[in-house]
Amino acid sequence: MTATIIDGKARAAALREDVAGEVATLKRDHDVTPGLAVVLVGEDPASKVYVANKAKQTVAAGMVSFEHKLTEETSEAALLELVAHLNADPDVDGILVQMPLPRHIDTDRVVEAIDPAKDVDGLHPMNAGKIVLGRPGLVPCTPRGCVILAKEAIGNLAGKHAVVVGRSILVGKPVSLLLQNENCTVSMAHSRTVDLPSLCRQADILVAAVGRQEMIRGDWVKPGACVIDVGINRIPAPEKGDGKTRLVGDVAFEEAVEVAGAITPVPGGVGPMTIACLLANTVTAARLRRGLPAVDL
Ligand SMILES: Nc1nc2c(c(=O)[nH]1)N[C@@H](CN(C=O)c1ccc(C(=O)N[C@@H](CCC(=O)O)C(=O)O)cc1)CN2
Repeated sequence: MTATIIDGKARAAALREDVAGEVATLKRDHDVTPGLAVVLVGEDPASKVYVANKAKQTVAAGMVSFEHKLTEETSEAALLELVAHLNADPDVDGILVQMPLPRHIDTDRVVEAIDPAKDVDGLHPMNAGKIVLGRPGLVPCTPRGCVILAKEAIGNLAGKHAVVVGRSILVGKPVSLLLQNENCTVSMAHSRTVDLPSLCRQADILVAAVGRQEMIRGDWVKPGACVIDVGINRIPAPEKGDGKTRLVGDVAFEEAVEVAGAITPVPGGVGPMTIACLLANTVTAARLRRGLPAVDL
């Protein structure tokens, strides 16, 4: 069996188009142009690319982008001051602080300082709590992208056994909860899980979010399963030339594609959904802040 490749790039493009349509409606009917503020602290090369892409796609969708680039030495107090300023700015509907932050800054303190109504990353304890309770709210972008792609591949997720490998705040924990809210039976696996391969083999939906290149092997995959690979690992690619690199996921793609029913590639799978979902969350935040009902995006 060769799996269907789930095209995250195409799905993300379709979502960005829907977002642009909603932005146009907000402008026409309510004279509102949503604004997204993205804060980058430091010089991490991958973060710089992601932030630049966020700004570009925000503008392409018809929204306003506010970019704040701070030096690596920025103090936590200065960052908190900027967040307070963005919380108070009526033109800013969404605030995202790019992760990872430099080690001298307490990430939890920064996330908790963001106005939950503007927390388009969905990481504030208030928004995390809403996911736990199964209530609508702002949902973390990558986890939301995972669920959209799984639904795209297999339709209704109810009753499926989902195994999520990894328990990070950014992906593993929220995606487990979102899958529960879709009526999946969810197993959360992590570094202490006993016999991980046999647990993975029971998964109808296998979400790999461990951050370890190609850790999930083809013979860990149940035949016909839907595999969602969240990993983005940059590895040397001498075949492309000196010093060149390439991206691989947390799943050994060439092995898994022979066993799975559907699988996301890396690149071109979950990654592009992250920014598209961020744009969708910004529209949702802009509507809810003005007392308008959220639209289905
Ligand atoms: N505050 C946040 N920080 C980070 C998040 C997040 O959701 N909120 N996620 C990641 C980085 N990220 C967005 O911020 C992100 C990661 C990957 C992609 C993407 O499109 N990946 C492409 C490949 C890109 C490449 O060549 O490097 C793909 O997988 O096809 C977009 C956004 C950590 N920080």
